[in-house]
Amino acid sequence: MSVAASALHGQVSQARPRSTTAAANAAPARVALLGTGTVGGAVIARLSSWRGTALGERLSLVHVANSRRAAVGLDGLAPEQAVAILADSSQASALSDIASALEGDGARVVIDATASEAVAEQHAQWLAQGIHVVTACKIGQGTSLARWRAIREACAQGASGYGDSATVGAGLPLLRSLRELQAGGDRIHAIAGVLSGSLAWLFNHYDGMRPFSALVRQARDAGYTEPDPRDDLSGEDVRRKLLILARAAGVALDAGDVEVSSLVPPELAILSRDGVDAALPALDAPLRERYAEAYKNGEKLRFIARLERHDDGRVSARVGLESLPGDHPLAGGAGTDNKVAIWSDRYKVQPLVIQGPGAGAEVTAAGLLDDVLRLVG
Ligand SMILES: NC(=O)C1=CN([C@@H]2O[C@H](COP(=O)(O)OP(=O)(O)OC[C@H]3O[C@@H](n4cnc5c(N)ncnc54)[C@H](O)[C@@H]3O)[C@@H](O)[C@H]2O)C=CC1
Ligand SMILES: N[C@@H](CC=O)C(=O)O
Repeated sequence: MSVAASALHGQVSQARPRSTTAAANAAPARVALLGTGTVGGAVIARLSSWRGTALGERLSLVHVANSRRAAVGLDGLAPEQAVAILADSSQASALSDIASALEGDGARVVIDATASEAVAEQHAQWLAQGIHVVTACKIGQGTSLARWRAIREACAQGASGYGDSATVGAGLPLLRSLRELQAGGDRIHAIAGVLSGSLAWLFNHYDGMRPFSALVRQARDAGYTEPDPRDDLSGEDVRRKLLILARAAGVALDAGDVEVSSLVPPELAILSRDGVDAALPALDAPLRERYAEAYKNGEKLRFIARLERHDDGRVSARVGLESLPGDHPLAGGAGTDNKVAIWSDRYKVQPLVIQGPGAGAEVTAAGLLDDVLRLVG
């Protein structure tokens, strides 16, 4: 395991105050929004609700794109018209166009509301150019350690900030709490909890009677799952979140250091995305069995992530389905609640516990825009 107890503490978002010229101070921040699906759509709705308010004055939406098209308005697109303008646009979506669309007075921000590897690959380049990146996508910080390091180095190089609150807990104050504890001198000892909003919702609703696959479809239609729900069911989304938390806690784990127990049977894992919906019933029998066993013992199924720093310096990290006593602190919660316990120097015996909705378009969009406002000052 490549665990370095190196100086990984501290917030990634180390933005320099926006430009020092009077003109730039008066100018609204220029924002490019990538992704207009569940989360991106809610960002647009929130920006629309701010029109004519002091918050709305601080941001100018100059670029909106999905995977196919882009719309640019150098003087700012009216958020409430952005979706229609994008639908009519003949401009192809190209990541190489974004830096020039952001040129002008004011801070520059890219909001990543995609699940795209290609977009995540660009984060470091934008940051190195002084463009802040605010992301709901975990691929930037939650996959390889090399990419995570590149993002941190690019923040330092460009004096730019990386807003990552929405990547874990959909904006719950999880990363912020970890960073503040360390800024106050604490070392993080362990983290355990429910980090998936969709899996929380599934196991809060599953009663062993309705097919699990029907609930998965419902969670997907409600906007809680990843675009491909196998990313949730396989534990991959939770692995990414645990890696982001671990790295923020000063533990330089690589993806392979996390032991992951997937819920996805091999016959579902091998399918192309188009075939997934029809094959979801492959989940039903194994989960009915797990549920029946837990029920017999008076226990509840919960998908748990655990990170532990042992006294001898070893670190263990794992994610998977656990059967917990009904009154276990991590078995509580409702809806999409994430529930995360953090042990540190000051919370040695009783952990700090943070709980709240961990998926959903509105909370995630709010978390993204909170980060944007924090970064642009
Ligand atoms: N749904 C939720 O509750 C939460 C989602 N997230 C994250 O938010 C991200 C987006 O999730 P959803 O909105 O649910 O997905 P979605 O599938 O509804 O939307 C994704 C959007 O990204 C666009 N896109 C893909 N490649 C692009 C590219 N190269 N350039 C521009 N746009 C591109 C798609 O066209 C689409 O508009 C994911 O990374 C997810 O992990 C994070 C927290 C909560
Ligand atoms: N699919 C994710 C969405 C938020 O990150 C989840 O279920 O938690």
